[in-house]
Amino acid sequence: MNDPIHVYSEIGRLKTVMLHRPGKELENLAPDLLERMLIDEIPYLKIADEEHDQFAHLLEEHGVKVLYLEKLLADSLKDKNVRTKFVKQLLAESGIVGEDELYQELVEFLMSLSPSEMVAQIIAGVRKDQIKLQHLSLADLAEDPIYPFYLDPMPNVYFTRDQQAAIGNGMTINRMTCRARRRESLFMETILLHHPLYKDAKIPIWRDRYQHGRLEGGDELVLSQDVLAIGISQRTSATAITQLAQKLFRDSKFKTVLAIKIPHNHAMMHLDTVFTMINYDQFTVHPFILDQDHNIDIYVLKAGTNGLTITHETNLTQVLKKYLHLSELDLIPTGGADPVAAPREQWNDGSNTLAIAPGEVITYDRNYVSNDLLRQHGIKVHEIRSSELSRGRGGPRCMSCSLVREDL
Ligand SMILES: NC(=O)NCCC[C@H](N)C(=O)O
Repeated sequence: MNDPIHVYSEIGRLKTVMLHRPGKELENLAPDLLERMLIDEIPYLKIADEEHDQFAHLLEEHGVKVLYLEKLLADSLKDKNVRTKFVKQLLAESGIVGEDELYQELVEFLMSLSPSEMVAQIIAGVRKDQIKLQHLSLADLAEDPIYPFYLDPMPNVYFTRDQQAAIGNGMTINRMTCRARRRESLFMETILLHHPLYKDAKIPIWRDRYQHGRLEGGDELVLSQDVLAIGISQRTSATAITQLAQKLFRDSKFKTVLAIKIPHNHAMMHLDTVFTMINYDQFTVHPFILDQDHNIDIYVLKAGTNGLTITHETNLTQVLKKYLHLSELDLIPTGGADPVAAPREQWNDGSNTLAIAPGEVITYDRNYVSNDLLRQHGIKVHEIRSSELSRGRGGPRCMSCSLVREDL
């Protein structure tokens, strides 16, 4: 198990995780930007960082090696040629193309910084008043003169679950759905190509960020060494799931993909906002994703002789029992299925647990109804403070990218 990427379950003891400690990008938010930036409120950075540090320390206390995305990226950008190429691609993906004065000044400004300052600056965004131009462009003069940024902030980077995902010994580097997040996956692509820990490790890329079809890590759940669950959601398309399944069935030992269709809305943007695995036979589930008869659309993908076979199923309990070979199953409803507590706690990521070992999870303290229920079901629950982090609409699983887990 010396692979730098090794994830064959959602619940095997977590050994290595990648986080991002929120930075100035959270202070570069203004009310007018929030909807486009996919953030519902402006977190108070000082407290968000205290909460995030508590999360990281808790992980470390439980033997998890915590790597920071920003450090891995800065260490990947030590070579000046790599840095130049990265900056140019980032500018192109930010819509700044051509060789005009703005482009030149931004390249010069970013290249004048150390790699770690540059990474922090790019995530924070570059404000117009940081760049002095001799001549304002037509866009600056006429289009949106009061818009404050040349490079938009990236306030969602702390949800490191989504830009990429580890599956087995490989990764998906995701083509993300919304413009506000699309540049984020360039970071992991750069890390895998240039970081000393990863560049020679021949890590399979199951799907890269240039393929057609949208995929985000919050929808990618590794249920066992040969079964994945993937949300068909606001953020992940059926096309991407099909391509990923084909690739995995061809080149890995994964044999089954359970494509679970969830509602398309901001509160439930990914499968892990409504469903997480917490033990061999225990899961959290937001009761509102099931219909009156407790059904949900599940498409079971398997390799067939002439391509994929697709079977439609609707009973979540039966499907999980069948494909995970379980005799019993415990679906624990978020907020105890109470008509008010369930949606309130799901909104604050009460369904979004991070398993650090079978039956042992990290959750937000504010979801006390769900946390009490988890304990009643025998789960060991570690709570972290959550006043500010939760304002970004993601919980402990969303805020962590599992890179290595012990096998079950
Ligand atoms: N896996 C997750 O559910 N991640 C949460 C992402 C929240 C972020 N504000 C977003 O809308 O993308």
